[in-house]
Amino acid sequence: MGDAYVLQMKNIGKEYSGNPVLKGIDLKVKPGEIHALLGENGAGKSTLMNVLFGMPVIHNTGGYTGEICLDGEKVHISSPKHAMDLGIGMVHQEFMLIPGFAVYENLKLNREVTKPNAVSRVAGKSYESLDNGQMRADTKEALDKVGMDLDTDEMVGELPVGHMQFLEIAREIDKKGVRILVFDEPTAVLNETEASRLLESMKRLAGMGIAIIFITHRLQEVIDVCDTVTILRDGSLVTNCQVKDTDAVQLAEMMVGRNVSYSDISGRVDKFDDSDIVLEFRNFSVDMPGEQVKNIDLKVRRGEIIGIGGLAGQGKLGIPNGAMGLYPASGELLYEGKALPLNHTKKILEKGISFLSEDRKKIGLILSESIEDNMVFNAMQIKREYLFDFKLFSFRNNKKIAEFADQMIHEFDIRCVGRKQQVQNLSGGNQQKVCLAKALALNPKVLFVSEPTRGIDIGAKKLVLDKLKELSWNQGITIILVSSELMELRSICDRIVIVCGGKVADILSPREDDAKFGLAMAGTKAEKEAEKTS
Ligand SMILES: Nc1ncnc2c1ncn2[C@@H]1O[C@H](COP(=O)(O)OP(=O)(O)OP(=O)(O)O)[C@@H](O)[C@H]1O
Repeated sequence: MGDAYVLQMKNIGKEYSGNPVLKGIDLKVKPGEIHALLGENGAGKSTLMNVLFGMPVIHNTGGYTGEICLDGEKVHISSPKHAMDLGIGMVHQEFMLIPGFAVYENLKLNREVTKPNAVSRVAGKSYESLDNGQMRADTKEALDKVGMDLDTDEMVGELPVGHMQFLEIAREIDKKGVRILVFDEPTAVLNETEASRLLESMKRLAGMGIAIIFITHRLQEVIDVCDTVTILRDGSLVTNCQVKDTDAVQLAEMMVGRNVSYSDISGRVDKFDDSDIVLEFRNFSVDMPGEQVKNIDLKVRRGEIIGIGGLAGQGKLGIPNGAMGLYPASGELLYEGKALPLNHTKKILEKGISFLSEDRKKIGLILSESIEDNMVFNAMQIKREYLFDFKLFSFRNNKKIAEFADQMIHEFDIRCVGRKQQVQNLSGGNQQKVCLAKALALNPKVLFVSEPTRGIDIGAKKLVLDKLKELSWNQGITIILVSSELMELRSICDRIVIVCGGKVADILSPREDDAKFGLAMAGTKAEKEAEKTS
């Protein structure tokens, strides 16, 4: 790495309606460097990257102050297209892929390669045919660069979530001349194996001279792969430093300005048994693309926190999505011993079973509505709560709505200007907290929670996990927690189900050693036991 910076952002300031969200931020990156951008939810990371990417949300709200230089030359980036032309790429936190298109079609979307034909020779270039062969070849080359072996003709909707991230990266790499690549929490949706593969791929890209800005909440990743780091707190710069001069604990403390630690393993020993079953899956299958569930039998004990873990694409996400009727399910699901109607979300919600989805944008929130409306909307529709409900008409109980929203904002430390703020103007992590409040507004007896801490910082993560624990331990709510992070499952669950190949591979205590979890995730438990007994 030489001394010259490919990117210098100097003294960047940004206000939204008079509210300063970036205050004099500096950030510098050299070619081939991996630079971490850290900060709690709402610290200003995405806003800083929106400035760099020339996003309309910046220009439509009064622009920014300060200066951006690329290879020493001052630039004013006016649009994402301009940013791309300057060689700046962005790998998004939420996937921007079209499920019904093949891998190569997604990779080349809006940048299709064409070839002349008889009509175009007369009528002009816009009548040329698609050069599918070339597009497939380019796709293969870009996938090779990120170290991913995928069938270029496979439909994107069929891919496991983990693979989609690589496709997003390959799409950026395929745009020739990329100098700077921003990764916005790429590992948040990946399991550990996939995440380490992605980090390898990032290193490979840095080795090709691309400067990488890496937004993550996983501090160990910063220690493992980053050269330098910028930390933001409440829109201000805390530090720019070399990663080798610090460690994960120091980074965490600089981010949140206080001591933080994960909860310990804390499942309740021998508190629950099969004598009181609240929910039972019998021969239950779910047809969720990339997350198939195949004929599982599982009993959920009243009041417990049961974890569901396993590698991406093995079916753990299929379980809550099938139970809630969001993907076609078959078999039986019993609640309090009685069969629930399958594939009927409203009826399931009415029974007091609620769901925090892993897909907060699609299923979780109405982005153009306020925080308070998002929180109580389902409860009003399904349970007729937060309403003055008379026989012939009903109207909103604004006082009750405000009380609930304010209480949730306080309990979850949702960083916002107030309960009337539109959800689309909240940072990702704060949106996640609104989703959880929405699930709680239904006053559930059973709560499915899927990837609840995806995309939220370590301070907020502890808060969310502690809240789930409190709901179960103090209020007796049964919780089914699906997560890709084993540590997270171990920190609050009483039992952990490991799913592999759509089936229950094992049910383990959170105190079991790592090796047992590893074997179950790899689906080798049965084979190992057979070996032992032979
Ligand atoms: N369009 C907008 N209008 C008003 N305020 C906004 C808008 N976008 C972001 N904000 C506010 O700016 C602040 C910084 O948000 P930003 O999304 O940059 O945080 P972040 O560090 O990326 O958080 P996260 O880790 O949760 O993604 C937050 O307080 C947020 O509410």
